[in-house]
Amino acid sequence: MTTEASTPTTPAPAAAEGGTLRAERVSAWFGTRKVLEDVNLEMGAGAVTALIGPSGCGKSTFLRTLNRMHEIIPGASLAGSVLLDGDDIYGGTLRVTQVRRRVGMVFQKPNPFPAMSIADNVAAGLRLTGTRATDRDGLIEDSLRRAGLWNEVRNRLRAPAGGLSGGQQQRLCIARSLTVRPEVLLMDEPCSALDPTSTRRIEETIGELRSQVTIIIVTHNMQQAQRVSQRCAFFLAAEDQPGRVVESGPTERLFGDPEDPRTADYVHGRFG
Ligand SMILES: Nc1ncnc2c1ncn2[C@@H]1O[C@H](COP(=O)(O)OP(=O)(O)OP(=O)(O)O)[C@@H](O)[C@H]1O
Repeated sequence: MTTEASTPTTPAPAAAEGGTLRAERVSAWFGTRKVLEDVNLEMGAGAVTALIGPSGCGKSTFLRTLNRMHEIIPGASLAGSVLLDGDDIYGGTLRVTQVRRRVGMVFQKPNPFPAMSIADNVAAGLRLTGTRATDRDGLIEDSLRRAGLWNEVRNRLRAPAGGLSGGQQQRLCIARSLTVRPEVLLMDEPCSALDPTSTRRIEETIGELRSQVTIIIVTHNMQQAQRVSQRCAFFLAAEDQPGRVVESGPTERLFGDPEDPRTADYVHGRFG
């Protein structure tokens, strides 16, 4: 007869809570101009994926295809599919509002409602996506804690958000996007308007959020890509050509032992 071993073992790490996005043959156009060609990329749960590459190669456009923001731009079109945990976000089974609730976005410039209170800014995340909350105050606190801002604002939740520093405003925007519990968070150069200290604080927040939400970040800062991401995709557009992914994989490999000489040149600052 066998008995179950009773020796305590190290608990397995909790499974990452985020969703997995997979882009399959994504191409994008503005009018007749093709700006992105045949992008295949898997962005897995529990990881931060950094999108890097020179200006104009299509990183932000690609990011916007991941939560159906690209189609908002007049004349913009798209081919290919984007699967969120296996469901095509363009396939008709998910409504646009569902996609944008499950795949949140934080922009380059912090964009809180400045005259609105800090608490109401966080709660605005619910209104923007039509989500109801039974414990509004609890949710506000939880979102601010997850964004690493609670301790700095707990005593002034009714004060206008416009009084916060730039870095705090950006963490407030992260809190706002977290209220609806997205599975994926898209970040388009979230630190480019911030000083180095605020930048570090956002990077810490990204590290803390990684196990809860899949993060995809566009950054021009190679040190930042190495600090915050586990996976990386290098985009490049040859002259008058659409942007493509030259190479993707673990960040350590892309920076330490890239397969393509163009990746090596870019990550070592030889162009771009
Ligand atoms: N709204 C738009 N209308 C027309 N063309 C656009 C629009 N937005 C971007 N483009 C063009 O699409 C191409 C890709 O732009 P995109 O902003 O995605 O690149 P990027 O790699 O994110 O650049 P950057 O690093 O400078 O932000 C560029 O040639 C750009 O000029």
